[in-house]
Amino acid sequence: MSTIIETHALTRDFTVRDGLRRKKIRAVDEMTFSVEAGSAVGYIGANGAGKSTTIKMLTGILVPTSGSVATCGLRPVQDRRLLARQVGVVFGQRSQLWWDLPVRESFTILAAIHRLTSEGERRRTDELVEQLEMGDFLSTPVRQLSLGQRMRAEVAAALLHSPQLVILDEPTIGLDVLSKQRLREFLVQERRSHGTTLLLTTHDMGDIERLCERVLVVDHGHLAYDGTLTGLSRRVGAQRVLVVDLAEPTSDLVGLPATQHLGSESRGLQQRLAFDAEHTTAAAVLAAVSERAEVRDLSIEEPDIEDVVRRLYAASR
Ligand SMILES: Nc1ncnc2c1ncn2[C@@H]1O[C@H](COP(=O)(O)OP(=O)(O)OP(=O)(O)O)[C@@H](O)[C@H]1O
Repeated sequence: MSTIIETHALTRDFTVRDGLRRKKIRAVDEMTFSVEAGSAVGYIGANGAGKSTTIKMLTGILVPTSGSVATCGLRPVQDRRLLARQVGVVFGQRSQLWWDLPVRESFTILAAIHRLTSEGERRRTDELVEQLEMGDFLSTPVRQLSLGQRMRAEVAAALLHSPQLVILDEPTIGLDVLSKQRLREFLVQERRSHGTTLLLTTHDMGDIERLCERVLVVDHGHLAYDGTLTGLSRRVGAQRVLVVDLAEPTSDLVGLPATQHLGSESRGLQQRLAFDAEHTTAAAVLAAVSERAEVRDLSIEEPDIEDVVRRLYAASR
């Protein structure tokens, strides 16, 4: 497999005012990592950890203070134009569409910028419109779209030229459950059919679970973890929670193997049980619950990213 992103001791400092004096902040600190072409990597960390600064250096928006970065085999700052043909970037908080124009016209302008042939433009637009279900709002000006519709249009705009690398900064922020699900399914499909590499920052564990086989955690500009999501949860001892709705009021389900009773509601009709994925499974906990009470319904809460990252930071200090 070839490498699509490669950084070596990548560093970026900012100078900020501190009262009357100026002081230096090291936003990214000697970061070394590589990403294989075709893989899907989640880039996570607390607010201010250095994620956006890294992404800006990968895409040539910011010049590194020191160290090196190669994206798609190119130098992002010097080769920014060439790189723009290979990379698609989606910033959840910022738009690259023309606000007053219908969605379709934004696509036409972008296709011209990327010099797609009219046949190429038609084929790709049709594919994206179908997969992202955009048919209903192609003629609507961007400013009139709902957030979910706009994000789908943003993703289509960033992927119109079929980039080999797609970098997404908080792509599902603020979206409802259905829109998130749709967007994730599209990205999985895009990767499967075109071998696209995905790098995304997110605060949503669902994005990582659904999309990424590898997670990089950044802490104060340093790489604090590089591995699978399961490995990360295991490392910090993050627990999953089984929530059961029972047929009858039941006393607290304490003492089940490898399980901790977190609480009960409605006279014990609903109970929450935390369990450690390394020592037991949801199925085993459910079987143990079923021996004591009749289960009507259940759901599983995954640990959230903020919690996992906090635990990882705490463990490394
Ligand atoms: N243009 C800038 N000038 C000065 N300081 C900056 C600038 N951009 C980022 N920083 C600082 O660099 C550090 C890393 O910021 P960065 O935006 O990369 O973090 P982040 O992990 O993306 O955070 P978030 O999740 O909040 O977006 C922070 O301390 C931030 O205040």
